[in-house]
Amino acid sequence: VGFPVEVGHLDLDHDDHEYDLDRLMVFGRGFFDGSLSVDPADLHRASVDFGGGQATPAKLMAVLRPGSVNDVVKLVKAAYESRRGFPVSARGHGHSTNGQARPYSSAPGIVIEMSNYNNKNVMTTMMKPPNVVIDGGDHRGSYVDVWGGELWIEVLKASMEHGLAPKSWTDYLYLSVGGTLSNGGISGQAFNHGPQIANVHELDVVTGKGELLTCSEEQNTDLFHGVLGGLGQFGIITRARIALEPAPQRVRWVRVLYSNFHDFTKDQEYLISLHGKPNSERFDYVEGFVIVDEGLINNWRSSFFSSPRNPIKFTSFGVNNGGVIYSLEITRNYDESTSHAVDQEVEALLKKLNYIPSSVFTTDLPYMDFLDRVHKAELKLRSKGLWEVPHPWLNLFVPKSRIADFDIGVFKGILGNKTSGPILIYPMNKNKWDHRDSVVTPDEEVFYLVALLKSALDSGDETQSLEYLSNQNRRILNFCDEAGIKVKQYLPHHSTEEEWKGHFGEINWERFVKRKVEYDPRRILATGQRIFAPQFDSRASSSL
Ligand SMILES: Cc1cc2nc3c(=O)[nH]c(=O)nc-3n(C[C@H](O)[C@H](O)[C@H](O)COP(=O)(O)OP(=O)(O)OC[C@H]3O[C@@H](n4cnc5c(N)ncnc54)[C@H](O)[C@@H]3O)c2cc1C
Repeated sequence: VGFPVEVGHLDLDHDDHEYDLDRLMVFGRGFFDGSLSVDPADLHRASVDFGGGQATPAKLMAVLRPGSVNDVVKLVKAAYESRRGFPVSARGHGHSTNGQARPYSSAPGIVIEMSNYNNKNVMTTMMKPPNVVIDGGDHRGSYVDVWGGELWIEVLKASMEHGLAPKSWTDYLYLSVGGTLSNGGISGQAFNHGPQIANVHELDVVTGKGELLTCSEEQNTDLFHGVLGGLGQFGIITRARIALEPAPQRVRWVRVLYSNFHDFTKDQEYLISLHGKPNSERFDYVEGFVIVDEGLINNWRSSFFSSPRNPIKFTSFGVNNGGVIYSLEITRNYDESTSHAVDQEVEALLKKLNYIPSSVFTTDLPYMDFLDRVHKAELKLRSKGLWEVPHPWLNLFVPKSRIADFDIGVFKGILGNKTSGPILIYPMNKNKWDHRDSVVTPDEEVFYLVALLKSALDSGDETQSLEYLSNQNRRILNFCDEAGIKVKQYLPHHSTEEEWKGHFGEINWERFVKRKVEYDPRRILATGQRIFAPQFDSRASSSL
């Protein structure tokens, strides 16, 4: 075949894919430490995601399972330097819901499968386990160095062996570090510790030019902040250094209910205003759920009420059928040395809240079990065939000043007493988000995450169908638009340049484009986000 020895000379001719593939395969076999697969089963797996809504298969040439950081460098460099170019998408655990981790281009692309979770036997040297460093010697304390495709559950397990744990979480741990850091990574700890992207000391990143750069607050600072929340646009994260704290042993988990939205949000806002106080004077985690549908009071996103034999009824809290209730979920972490004081401290904080008095539910469990709570629900749903269904999710950041309008218009309006999955709602403090990062949040000091975590079912009930639920999402976005509620999508999904510009706002968009030109000038990375068409694409946009 006469394949080139220099990676940069690998050139693909998209008019003759077979030839391209041959060259890649030969090239790959001799060149990559890992493996390059064209097995249809691998291509299929790499082109679908948790959203499950993609109608057409992705145009894929191959899937690379890297055996080393160098493999990532070599492939991106090949794509960058080849005459025609081809798109490359890092795929973490494929838990996006709109095809973000697969290439979107007129030219066939390659997916780099960063997580080895499903392929432990295939992976080789790159998969160094998370390396925990206890008290790194500078002001940053303990940290863990992890491969970008590592799942958070593995990061937790490795850290816990040393009595340590990351500070900021997502509710679900079977997500990759690179995947959540490309978005933000939020859960009930974000009000206090900020999102996961605020708890990273350093990254190794392979840019769209195939350069491997270390970046942090001290070096390559613009790249560091660009990649955090950067939707995979500026580079592939191959290593992240994540801050650790001493791991608590146990969690006191409390849930209280509200029928009044104002009381509910007032209490949530009060609780997040306690950020930075000593542990004894605040909760460690603050989240909430909206329950518009009685059946969902035992929702899968929170394994809290696990007894189906003892269902909890709306009516027992004075809420009539058709009403909406709100559930505040809070936790206190503790260990042996602080256990004696937990009851009293939790009681003192609860006294300041205005929930329905008879609605206090308390449970107590090990820290690991609390953090891994959604996985239990996943296993249950899987056993009923309800996990691998389409998920038309909508995640919004809603400014605090308009959350009551959102309640009236959406929870009590558009949803019409019927939902098809849990609805999360919790506030966060903007000052815990670094404005230099790429992620965008509303222009208010406090904003809410509202997550409508829908599952579409083929049950014959039209209101559960993918089409109906996707349409409902559009109605919600239109409602916000018409009501002037300036929401930002979290895990954003937009299809046109105009929409993306609107998402970022003028100044942030300019910065985002500038970073793209600098770090991925041929626009080969993460094309599935549909922000920039690759340079070689017939749809190529003119924004760069
Ligand atoms: C059940 C479930 C629960 C969730 N809970 C939460 C939650 O509580 N909080 C929260 O914040 N989010 C949550 N999410 C959303 C989740 O954080 C994002 O979808 C995240 O992107 C998923 O990670 P992943 O590894 O599957 O990423 P993928 O879907 O594989 O990739 C996402 C994007 O990141 C890019 N990417 C992947 N790896 C890298 C890398 N190493 N370097 C650069 N770019 C990369 C991809 O190209 C793609 O554009 C949840 C999702 C699911 C399905």
